[in-house]
Amino acid sequence: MPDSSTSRIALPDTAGGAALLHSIGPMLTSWLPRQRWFAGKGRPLDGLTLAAATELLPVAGGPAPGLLHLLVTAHQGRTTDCYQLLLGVRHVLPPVLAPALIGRPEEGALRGMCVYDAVPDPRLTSVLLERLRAPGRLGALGFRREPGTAIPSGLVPRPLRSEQSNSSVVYGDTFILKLFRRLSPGLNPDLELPLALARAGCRQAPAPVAWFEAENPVRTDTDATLTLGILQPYLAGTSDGWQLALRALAAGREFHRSAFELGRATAAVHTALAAALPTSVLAGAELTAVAEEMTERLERAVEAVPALRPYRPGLREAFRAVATLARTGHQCPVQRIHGDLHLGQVLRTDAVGVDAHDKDDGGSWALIDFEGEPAVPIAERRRPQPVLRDVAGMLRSFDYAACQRGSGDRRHRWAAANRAAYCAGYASATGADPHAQAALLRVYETDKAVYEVLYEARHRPNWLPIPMAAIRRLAQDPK
Ligand SMILES: Nc1ncnc2c1ncn2[C@@H]1O[C@H](COP(=O)(O)OP(=O)(O)O)[C@@H](O)[C@H]1O
Ligand SMILES: O=P(O)(O)O[C@H]1O[C@H](CO)[C@@H](O[C@H]2O[C@H](CO)[C@@H](O)[C@H](O)[C@H]2O)[C@H](O)[C@H]1O
Repeated sequence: MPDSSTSRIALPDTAGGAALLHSIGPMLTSWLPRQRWFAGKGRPLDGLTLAAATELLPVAGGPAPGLLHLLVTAHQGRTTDCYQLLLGVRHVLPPVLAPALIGRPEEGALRGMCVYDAVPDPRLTSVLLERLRAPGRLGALGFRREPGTAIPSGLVPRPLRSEQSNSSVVYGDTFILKLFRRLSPGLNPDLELPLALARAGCRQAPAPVAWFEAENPVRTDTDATLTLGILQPYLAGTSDGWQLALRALAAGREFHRSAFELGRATAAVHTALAAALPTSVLAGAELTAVAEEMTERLERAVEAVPALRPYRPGLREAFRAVATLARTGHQCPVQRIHGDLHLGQVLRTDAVGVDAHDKDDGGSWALIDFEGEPAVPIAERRRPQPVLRDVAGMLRSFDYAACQRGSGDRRHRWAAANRAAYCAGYASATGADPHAQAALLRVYETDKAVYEVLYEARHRPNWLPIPMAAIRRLAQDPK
């Protein structure tokens, strides 16, 4: 994101927004770092500046709630990150919304009122759906709808509890609206890729129906847009691959037919993306640059997570396999990929219902969350990459599930069987077996494990032993 001096723009003429900035800055400064989606955990938050404010519902004096949309820039040392906040304002907060309270300003126009996170408030999230039904501009925001789609009125909203990097609202089991929290300038691949897949007739990803965006306060040719939210069909009654894998492990059930079908679904998405969007080939210096980037990422991770230090030489050595490939004239095809593929990003869509999904009979799968790794700048996430990167992500995920729920030797056998089945499924759909490129696959698995160490250290320190076990294995035997 831009630095603070350039990210300040003239505020739209919303008295509510300006008053909020003045009166709730301190309470936001304490609330923001406690949110799961706050990316700057572990570093002091020096302050906030307002990049844009839009009144979606007027903040009036009566009992009706107001709704403010804010883009705020968080300053942490030399780093700045832009976040999307949806704030409700009410005189009295119903008890059910008490956990969403951010604070009560002691001064300014909002003095004594309750300012709260609007995502759990159905009265306010229904306003967003209404805006998406009627595309157009409102203040800093632009609402758009895919031609030929319809959004019925009156769908009842509920927040999705399993909040991860962003916040989502489900409307009447018909649609899900994903609200991006930390914003990166540029068209978000979570919109770009599912739109391209839908327009190409690929059914392995839910097709975006509508979305909203803002102009990037610091506009460049490629970064003109900030994607703020995406509405897509809600695949009700589905189960995600992570839950199904854990349940299979706990019950001692096979999962390899499911893993095989997952490989096929991944391959179908890759094939459609390669046909719809630009592809290229990496060789020579460009391929060497991949190893350099991975090594830089490792160095940053080692700095942040000292437990990685003993494995640094082995991991650096592992990345050198790419340089060897480059020297021997290897040509590596690259294309747009999912970018953060794991078992939590796949939904089993056939034979609705958990009981049916607990059978290891393959099933049909949809991929979701094409955002890529949220910590990486969007421009980087939109670069074409080897498909092996996605494959490696899913292979790591089988390992994660086995470490989380499995025990002893059975855990290793379970992970190995499903890793093999996934690759076999992938190969059956494309004719290209990921194992045929074992060296590069291992490099991508290593890079992913380094990313996971950093992710877990920041967000779920109790889970750190899982990627650390992989790091020990990959660093000790880089061949
Ligand atoms: N189209 C959908 N249909 C049903 N559930 C969905 C859909 N999209 C997302 N979900 C559910 O919402 C959760 C969070 O969505 P995701 O896009 O992964 O957000 P985040 O980036 O916050 O992780 C998913 O794990 C899944 O359970
Ligand atoms: O789903 P997100 O886009 O928010 O992805 C982030 O969070 C994931 C965890 O929820 C994290 O995935 C890691 O944990 C998973 C189990 O919870 C496991 O299946 C994955 O293999 C593992 O990488 C993901 O890395 C992170 O970007």
